[in-house]
Amino acid sequence: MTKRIITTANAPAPIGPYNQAVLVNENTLYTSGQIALNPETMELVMDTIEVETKQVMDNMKAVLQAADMNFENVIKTSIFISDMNNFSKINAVYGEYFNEATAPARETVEVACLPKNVNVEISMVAIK
Ligand SMILES: C=C(N)C(=O)O
Repeated sequence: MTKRIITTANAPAPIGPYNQAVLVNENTLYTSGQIALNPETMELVMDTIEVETKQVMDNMKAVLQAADMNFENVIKTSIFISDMNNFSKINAVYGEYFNEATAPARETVEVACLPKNVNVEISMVAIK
C-alpha cells in the first residue's frame, strides 16, 4: 500500500493534526472534512448557508485538483450539518457541483457541533 499526502495552498491549511487529503495506491483519495475557511485569510466565510456551502465546495474542488481529480471522480460524500432545516439550501448549492445522473453516494447527518461552530462540513472519497 502506498500513501501520498495531498497538500495545496488553494484550500485551507489543516486546523489540527490531519492532512487535507491522503491518496492511497495513487488512485483512491480520502479527503478531510472541509469547512468554510477562506484559504488565503483562514477566516470563516459564513454570510449565509449558501455562501458557506459554496466555500466548502470550492475548498474541496481545490483539494481534488491537487490530486489531479475533479468532482466526477467522487464516489462518496459525507455531509455534517448543524441544523437539518438547512438541508434544502445546502442541497441546492451542492447540486451545482455534480451531474445528477453521476452524483456520488452520500449521507447527511445533523450533529451537535462542528469545528469553529460552522454549519456544514463535507468530506469525500474519490477514485481515479
Ligand atoms: C476541520 C476538520 N476536518 C477537522 O477538524 O477534523
